[in-house]
Amino acid sequence: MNSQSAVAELMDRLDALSVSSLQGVIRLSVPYRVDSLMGWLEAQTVFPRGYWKARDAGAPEYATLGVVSAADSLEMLQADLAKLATLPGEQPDYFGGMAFDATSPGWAHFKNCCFILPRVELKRSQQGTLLTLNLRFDDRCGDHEIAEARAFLASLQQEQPLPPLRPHAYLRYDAPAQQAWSAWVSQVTHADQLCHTPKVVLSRETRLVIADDASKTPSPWALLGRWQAEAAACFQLGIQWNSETAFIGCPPERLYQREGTQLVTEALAGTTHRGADAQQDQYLAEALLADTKNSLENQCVYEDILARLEPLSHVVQTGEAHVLKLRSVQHIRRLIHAELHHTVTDQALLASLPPTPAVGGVPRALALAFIRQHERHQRGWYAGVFGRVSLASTELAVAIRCAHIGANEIRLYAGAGLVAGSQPDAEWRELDNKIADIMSLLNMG
Ligand SMILES: C=C(O[C@@H]1C=C(C(=O)O)C=C[C@H]1O)C(=O)O
Ligand SMILES: [Mg+2]
Repeated sequence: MNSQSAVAELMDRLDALSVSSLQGVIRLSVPYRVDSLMGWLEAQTVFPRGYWKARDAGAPEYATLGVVSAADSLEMLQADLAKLATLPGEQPDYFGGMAFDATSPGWAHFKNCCFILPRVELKRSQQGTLLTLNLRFDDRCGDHEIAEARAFLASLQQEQPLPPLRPHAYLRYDAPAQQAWSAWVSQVTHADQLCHTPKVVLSRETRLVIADDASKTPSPWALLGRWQAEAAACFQLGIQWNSETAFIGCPPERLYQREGTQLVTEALAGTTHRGADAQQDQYLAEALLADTKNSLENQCVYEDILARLEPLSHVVQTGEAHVLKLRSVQHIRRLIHAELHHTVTDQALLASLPPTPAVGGVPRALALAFIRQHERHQRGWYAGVFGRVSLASTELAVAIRCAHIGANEIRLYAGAGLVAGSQPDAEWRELDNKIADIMSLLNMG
């Protein structure tokens, strides 16, 4: 169905609702024809706009628009999911994320925790594409809800071609600079520090300030469209709060996937670059798996996740360490599969698992204290959590390999896990590899 007839049909279906008998969440869906979800998001006039695609082959793509209700704490999110489960009507998906460190000020326009039940959801899966209008009647006047939904539908725009990404002149600033970084690595790897804090993940912020005539950042949806084409095996995410503030990225790392009580998670840490040919690539992969420093980085994550899952589940299966190959880097990964105790909620999982030592460190409190004391930039939603949450199933990524987009600058982040054996220059190169990959994808290489 094209855009106009889809909206017309949804309007008819809204008119046919009998308000007095409605309870809970009602979802009205119609088939929809769309070429690019990014092009559709680009064309809209309202905020927030969101995008989410999990990393499995064939995972559905979601574009979301507007807000029916929003939870700005895990308690609120879980309470709302539980409340909706007691009502007739459907159990909706919430989309959103959490900052790395709820105790730090974070980024303007980004709450520390924000999960949104969107007004409109465009979902493309193997079964086709559906445009869904979400309505809820448990906490508001039914007539008002319908009027609001009607006005929202009337504002929907047809998809547009994405603006071309042209090269920009920009100024680059890295914080910390290499000298300060080296001092940090020396400090973290000092025996007096390692004896109580065996791993700290420190990060660098790279600011790209647009310096040409337009001095305006490109469209986040054009950037994400370009980026995702090269990151098929990664999660793909975006949230745009207003015309000047967005967060996009393609993280390779899963925080967890939950289907009922079945939980799948992983330890992803330890990094090398890609080889120039297949033989060198294989050599680098084998050297990565055999390397003590990189194995230790991964081990810290693996053990911490297992320890945190211990009171919440029984672990059914753990996989061998193997190599995950990405466009410019390779990582060590270990998969973990657990069966959750029946009472365990996403709230409990999200209160315990993040920030994992893939982005924080061990022990958590000491590592976070080190990060707060030394890093001068705000991590905001970088290294936080992003994804989709519902009562039945949840999928969340660790928000690394991401960009924070402002009016005239793009901020990129890269972290490196520092453990015994970390060398300042090698860890600096690891940051450079991660950032160079993103910059080339953003047409700013
Ligand atoms: C923190 C990041 O990545 C993490 C650090 C890694 C490492 O140091 O080897 C590898 C993957 C992630 O666990 C990042 O990319 O920003
Ligand atoms: Mg590393």
